[in-house]
Amino acid sequence: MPPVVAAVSPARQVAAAVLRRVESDGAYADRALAGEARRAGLDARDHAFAMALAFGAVQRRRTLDHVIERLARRPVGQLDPPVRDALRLGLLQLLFLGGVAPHAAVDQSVELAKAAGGPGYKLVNAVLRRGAREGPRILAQLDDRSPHGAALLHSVPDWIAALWWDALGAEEARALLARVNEPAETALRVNTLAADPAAVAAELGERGVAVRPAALEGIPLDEGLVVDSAFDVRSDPLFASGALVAQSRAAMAAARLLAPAPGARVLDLCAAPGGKATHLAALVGAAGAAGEVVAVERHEGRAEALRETCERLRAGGIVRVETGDAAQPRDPGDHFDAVLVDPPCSGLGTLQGRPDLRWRASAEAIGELSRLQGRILAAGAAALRPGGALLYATCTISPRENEQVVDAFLAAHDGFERVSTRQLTPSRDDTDGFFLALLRRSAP
Ligand SMILES: C[S@@+](CC[C@H](N)C(=O)[O-])C[C@H]1O[C@@H](n2cnc3c(N)ncnc32)[C@H](O)[C@@H]1O
Repeated sequence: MPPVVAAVSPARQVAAAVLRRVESDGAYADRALAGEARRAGLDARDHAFAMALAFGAVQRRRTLDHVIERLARRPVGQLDPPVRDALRLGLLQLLFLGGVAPHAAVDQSVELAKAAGGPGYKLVNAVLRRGAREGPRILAQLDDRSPHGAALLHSVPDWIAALWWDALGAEEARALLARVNEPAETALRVNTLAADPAAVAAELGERGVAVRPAALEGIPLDEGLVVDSAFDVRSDPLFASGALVAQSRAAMAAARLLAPAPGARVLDLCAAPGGKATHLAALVGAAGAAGEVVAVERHEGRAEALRETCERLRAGGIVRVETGDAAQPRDPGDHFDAVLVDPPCSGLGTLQGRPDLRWRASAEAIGELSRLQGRILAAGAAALRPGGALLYATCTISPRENEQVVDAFLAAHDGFERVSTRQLTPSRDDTDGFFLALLRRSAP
């Protein structure tokens, strides 16, 4: 972690520490932010600013580095990491974050570079002063009419822009690319096993947190809330008491589309960290009904964390966690009323909230993921009783992992029909980019 500098605001110090951990140690940005913000004791407002800085600098890295290289006239790879990070943070504030005075963006970045020692702060000072004047013109020269230009302007690898161009067409792909650098909506699910949505909304409102009921066209989200003010859910007492879960509206839509009845038996394949398993538990256990969710997770550590989450959310008596491979066939005599298949995926629908993911994901991984997804879908379908519903969900916008997996499954399996298919996107729906395909087993 960089040294603490009295002259630099706490939010900027946290952002610099997060950036260092992500860029130099390979940390996940969301986890690094949670740790650094807790250590610094940031309030909700500073937390939101630190997040905008750290996530923005990671997300917009490609565009920021393009501007840095034009102004510094040298490759970013030749800069010392603290100088590089101070430049990225400074230019982000100057060019992309509204509400930051240019002199503050420059001075605070210079102080961060000074604290790292050496003469690098002089370069930071010179580049940022020029950046304030010339940066907007450099950005205006970028042209997003081709996938490559859009990838540079919106700071994603070329392959992601090309994938979305093919999948969605140029206009929608551009809108989506512009959107993935905006902060994600904050949405909450009230855990109805422990609390009443109206009472939680009223309590938050009394504390000055601006919340409104969540909605998604055609899908009821009665337990959902959208937060319109700075709010750090993980440090809220309602989170600790199990009344609240941080969950996007898209993720809430999965359990709501599957819509198991109170008392139903549900199989959840690929279940950790358990957002959907605990939502399903709230639906099958509504009003004290004796429902059950069998939640299968391959990784022991994640399965253990899922068990703890279920306890915190008072779903321990409803969810039975199994550690195992969801792609393996299950006991042929054990049939479920509903099945959720939420397999590992490229995650490209969650780039807003997982800033480093675009730099970790790879086009090469998609073929292997789609094969695994197909196998897990087939295993889930085999466990469904006739008349039962199956929801195939991913948090990606990637036809080979979505439509093509479902099409191939239906082509190879008689006795299943497609009820609905929906691709949510951040640009169209203001929530994560989930793919949700609802199938029904029409015959044994
Ligand atoms: C998309 S996440 C699931 C999210 C979860 N359903 C939720 O709502 O919180 C995929 C999960 O599948 C697990 N996983 C990966 N391969 C698996 C397999 N073959 N069998 C079971 N779980 C697997 C991963 O460890 C990860 O926890």
